[in-house]
Amino acid sequence: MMDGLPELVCGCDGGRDHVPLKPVEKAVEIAVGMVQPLTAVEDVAVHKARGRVLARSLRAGRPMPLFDNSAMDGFAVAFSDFAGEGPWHLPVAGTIAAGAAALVLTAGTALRIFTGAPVPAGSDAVVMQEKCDDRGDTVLIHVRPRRGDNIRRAGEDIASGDLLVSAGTMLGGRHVGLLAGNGHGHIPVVRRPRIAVLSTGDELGEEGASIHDANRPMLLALCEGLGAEMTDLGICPDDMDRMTDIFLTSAGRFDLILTSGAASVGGRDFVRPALLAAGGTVEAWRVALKPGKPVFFGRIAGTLVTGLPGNPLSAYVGFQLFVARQIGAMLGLGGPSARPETAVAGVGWERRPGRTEYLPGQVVGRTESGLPIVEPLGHGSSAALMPLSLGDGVIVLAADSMHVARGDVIDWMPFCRKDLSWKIT
Ligand SMILES: Nc1nc2c(c(=O)[nH]1)N[C@H]1C(S)=C(S)[C@@H](COP(=O)(O)OP(=O)(O)OC[C@H]3O[C@@H](n4cnc5c(N)ncnc54)[C@H](O)[C@@H]3O)O[C@H]1N2
Ligand code: MOO
Repeated sequence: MMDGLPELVCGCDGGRDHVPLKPVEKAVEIAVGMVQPLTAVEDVAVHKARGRVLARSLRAGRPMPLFDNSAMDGFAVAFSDFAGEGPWHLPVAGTIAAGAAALVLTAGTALRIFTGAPVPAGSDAVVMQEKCDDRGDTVLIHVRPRRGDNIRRAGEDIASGDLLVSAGTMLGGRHVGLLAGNGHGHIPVVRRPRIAVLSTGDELGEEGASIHDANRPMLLALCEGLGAEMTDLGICPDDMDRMTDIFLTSAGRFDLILTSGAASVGGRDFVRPALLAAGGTVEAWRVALKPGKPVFFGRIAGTLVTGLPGNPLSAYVGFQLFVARQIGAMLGLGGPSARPETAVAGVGWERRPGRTEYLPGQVVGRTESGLPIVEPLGHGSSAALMPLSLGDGVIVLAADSMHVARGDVIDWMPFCRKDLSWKIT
């Protein structure tokens, strides 16, 4: 409770005697606006670059293909040898394999050629093997080729100097292939965000404690999934001095410190007070979000501090809405946030308006037009991760909505489930 503050009325369930809850969009704006994009660059081997953000635009050092080459296994021929009526019978003067030096085609002959091999000077078409009778020393060709058949011309995909990948691209395997294929062995990427994670609470522990620590492993895993370099600061007991010391010794060492728990209004909710005592600032606290209301955004000596609530589902939603976007902003990834997809409610229910709600849900069927029909899972506890774990995604409800009717079109953020194809690019 913040003594001395006048009663503020904000139309949400922030309660009496309290700072009003910020709308989710405003809170995202504040959280992301506090981020300074990382400027340090490091070189990595191209095969290690998936998930990293390219720091400088990279151009083609050479054309692709580098030389005229065959698109098929077959015979390199000269169009001028196909006068009159076919079939045409030509002696085979040799073989060119991929990686071999380019040969010269003598008029009136053919050269056996394999896919990717350099097209010999004097040849202007490759006839694919299936259209020939290969007789060893000679070849019988039934159909007159057209000039240029089955020849991949030098530079037809990429000219020397063409832009390959722009700065600021989060690299996928497809970019890695393109860059490696063009001879980029090492590439400049934005350094990884350095993030420290800690949990708070006397009740937490690994073995023998009354509550297993769910949030710290979950947040470490989520941040690592976005390419951050993680430091595990362990569990801080409910002790304001210990928490203040942690802020004092960690300030400036990380881009972001992520705490969970002790963010709300109880007597033991000491994380914000400790941050202030250590010389930090709190830019915003409490959001019209369910779950995740007590989240706060602060800073100390150039290190951002995002305080997530202790309830595990609240911590998860806070990570997705705020922390993932802060990490994106550190990496220089601009652009709009992920838009929810559309689904249809399979059941109806009443709700209390005031906070934007993120509710684990499952797909129970499809409408005739193919939209997923979804139903909420669990009983709305922000302490329970089971519905999230079982769910197919998260239902998103606007702060002012009072009920959902069966058949209503609703916002839906689907998770990636079993089918991984096309999900990792
Ligand atoms: N009087 C009020 N009480 C509460 C309010 C409020 O506005 N007024 N807000 C509620 C909301 S909403 C939330 S969310 C919780 C969050 O509070 P805290 O961030 O202070 O979290 P704690 O009290 O430390 O913990 C809450 C709950 O979560 C468990 N927990 C904490 N850390 C972990 C962890 N790492 N792994 C697993 N579980 C964890 C903890 O044991 C508690 O059960 O406050 C409401 N109260
Ligand atoms: O907002 Mo709390 O995060 O409802 O549980």
